[in-house]
Amino acid sequence: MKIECRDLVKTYKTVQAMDGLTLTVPEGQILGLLGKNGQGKSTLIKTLAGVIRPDSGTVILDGQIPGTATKARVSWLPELSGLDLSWSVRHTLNFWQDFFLDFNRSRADEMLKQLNLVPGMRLREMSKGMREKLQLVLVMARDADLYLLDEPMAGVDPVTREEILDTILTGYRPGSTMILSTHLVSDVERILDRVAFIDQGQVILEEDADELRQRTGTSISEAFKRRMRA
Ligand SMILES: Nc1ncnc2c1ncn2[C@@H]1O[C@H](COP(=O)(O)OP(=O)(O)OP(=O)(O)O)[C@@H](O)[C@H]1O
Repeated sequence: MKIECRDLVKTYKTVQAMDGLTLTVPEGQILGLLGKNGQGKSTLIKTLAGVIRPDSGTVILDGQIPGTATKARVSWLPELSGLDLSWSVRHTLNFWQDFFLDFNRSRADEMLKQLNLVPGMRLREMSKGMREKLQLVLVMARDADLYLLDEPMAGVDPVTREEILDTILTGYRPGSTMILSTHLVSDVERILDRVAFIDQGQVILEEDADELRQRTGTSISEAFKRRMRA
């Protein structure tokens, strides 16, 4: 799915979460949406998911504005708080399978194994890292055209982060588009095709990941730090 955002503005009372944000993401790319805390990453992701509307500006997803038709092709999960903690992993997957026609159960089961998640375990017995993993399975196991992962590794240890990244890579459907928002730049940079730096509600840099590394002669993480300090 191709993403075209132009001049997006979103204001919450006095806070301007998006302030003329413009971004184009070609189909079939993994884009890292990189920014410090509070710079508008989640606001952009919710806009693409079609759950909030910008005050002004346009979003076009494969020629359509976000709505019922695009929602069916976009896989997104904000947080697990909407799920019943008394449910087991298996029951949660069953629910997701009933709800989303494109849910690929065999891929979900493979991802569970890869992440060492036990189907009989209840959500309330799970650690934060385990819940992050389950969330990832729910998002990635759909046969969607756009995957939106908002801070998929927040609050998990470095080993679990690596497991999550490997699962993203093996679960990624070639041809689909993915946006992965994070401030943990060094952890994710190996899987990114493109990067967008977001700061104060604007995209201040958008580039192919390898080109950025070549142009700056450094890692994306280092280029990000330099740019944010400047
Ligand atoms: N529902 C809301 N009501 C009021 N202000 C909000 C709301 N949602 C976000 N904001 C504000 O908008 C700004 C951007 O928030 P957003 O969640 O998009 O940032 P973010 O880059 O995703 O941050 P983080 O990495 O901390 O999740 C912040 O200043 C935040 O406080």
